[in-house]
Amino acid sequence: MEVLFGRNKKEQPEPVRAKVTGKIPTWLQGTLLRNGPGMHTVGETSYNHWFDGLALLHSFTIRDGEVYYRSRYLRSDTYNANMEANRIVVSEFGTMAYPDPSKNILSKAFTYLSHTIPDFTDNCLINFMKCGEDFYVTTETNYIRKINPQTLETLEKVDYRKYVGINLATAHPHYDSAGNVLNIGTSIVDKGKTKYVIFKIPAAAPDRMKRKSPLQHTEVLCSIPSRSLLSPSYYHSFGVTENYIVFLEQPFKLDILKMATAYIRGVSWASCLTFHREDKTYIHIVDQRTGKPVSTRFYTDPMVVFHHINAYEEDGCLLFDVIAYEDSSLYDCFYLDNLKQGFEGNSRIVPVPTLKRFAVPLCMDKNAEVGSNLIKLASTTARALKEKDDQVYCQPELLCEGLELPQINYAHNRKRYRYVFAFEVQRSPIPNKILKYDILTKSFLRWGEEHCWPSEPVFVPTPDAKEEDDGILLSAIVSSDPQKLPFLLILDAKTFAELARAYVDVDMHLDLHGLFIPDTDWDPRKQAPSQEVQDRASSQTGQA
Ligand SMILES: CC1=C(/C=C/C(C)=C/C=C/C(C)=C/C=O)C(C)(C)CCC1
Ligand SMILES: [Fe+2]
Repeated sequence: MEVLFGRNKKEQPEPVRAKVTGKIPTWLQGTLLRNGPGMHTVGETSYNHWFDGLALLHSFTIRDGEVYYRSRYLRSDTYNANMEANRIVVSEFGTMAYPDPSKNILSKAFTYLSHTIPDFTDNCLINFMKCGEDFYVTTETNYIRKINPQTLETLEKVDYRKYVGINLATAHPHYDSAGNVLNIGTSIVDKGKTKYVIFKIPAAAPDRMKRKSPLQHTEVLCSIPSRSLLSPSYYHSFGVTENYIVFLEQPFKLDILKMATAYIRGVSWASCLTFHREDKTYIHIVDQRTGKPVSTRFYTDPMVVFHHINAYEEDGCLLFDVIAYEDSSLYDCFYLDNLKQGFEGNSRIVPVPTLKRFAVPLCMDKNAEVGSNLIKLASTTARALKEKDDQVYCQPELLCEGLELPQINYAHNRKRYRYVFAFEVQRSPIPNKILKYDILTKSFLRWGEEHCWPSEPVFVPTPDAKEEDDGILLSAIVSSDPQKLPFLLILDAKTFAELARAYVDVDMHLDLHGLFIPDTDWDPRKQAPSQEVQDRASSQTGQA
């Protein structure tokens, strides 16, 4: 547990050349960026939850069969304030922190008043976002941080609120074929009009010559009022099809009143999240062409979804695949005390993730009888049952169980697709495996090795890809055996044959999400690493 989750990781800002075994395909040239928590203790203070840890970015640059690794802590305002104070002074998901612990209750109450609309953290530890030519790291607050994807250095802090009225946003934006970013956020402070806001950031600012950021051209596509003004739903991702957006208003909710008093009560933001098992999950479908939500009220049973996998349209229906849980207990598993217990053999029951396919009709047959199934597709057993008052109850098809951190060939996002690449979730706390799930044949391919803890597998297509799985998978593997170095694993995505490993003698952390940037996407002036850097890296490997 200490090695994997607890101990602070050492950053490696200078590139290190990896020891490659096997053969890296020559077409594979680019950089895999990954993000996740790397530090859970500052001075004498420790975070409570794994999602609280300070963001540690790492990258694998693959060039001409060689791999160069680096890692750097995000120099967020949060990181800098913590380092300066030598203790945790900024609140995170599972840890409430106080800038001045010597304050008495009255002055705490006073500070609380100025925290009613709290200034959230900019510790962007979850994912990356490409926005025009720029790269950002993301979390779920109103802040993103621009980074240099080559050196992993921290650049400007960006407050979404300057461009769109939101206090929270997902760390999982989508991209359309033109590279425009689509995302969704929650507005909780607009005079009690709590709403979800779907917004678009253009790939390039129209007035690019003036060197303006595309963020300045952010447009609101649609706003959906929250069903409850004081408790909007929590969500971690959403789905997009060619013409629509899928947003689940799930019964896992943020209690705004609890949030407003959390600081004075000394409890974390996480404690303001509640799963309401008596509630339903509402399915919102927004037409991107008109910016209007589809008027039919679709709903399903209570569930908690963190990751949408894909969504697409087929014969007048919209299908979407998600990884669903029966409740919100997944987030409890990630308290560091619980992770520790898991490793001492007292494993709490790990909730089962289930891949569910939902189908909703895009045109309602007004004459359909109450009780009839509106889905006539041969490809799915998912049903949408018409009820009175224009409501439709959606019953999903259960595809499989036991996978998380799903990835697809993103060229098939919004389209009919067949393969899910993911991380296998087992009930016992032994290292998990990487999976390929074939939705058509319902079969699996697996990769796993003793003591090896894989990260989310990222798919990179071959340049001349014809089939959906023509490509490779990249996964950073951390070892719980101190004798074994961490490595980048390169698998053939079609067969799961191992093509290569790139071992690095560094203190690698377990992470969350990543992004592969092919060299063809770089501005040639920013190509990395330079010959000089490569020389420096090789002399370092020589010393190691
Ligand atoms: C700081 C903060 C939040 C942070 C949430 C985080 C950091 C969630 C991470 C989720 C992950 C990593 C899920 C993986 O499946 C909230 C609750 C939005 C509310 C306000 C303040
Ligand atoms: Fe995620």
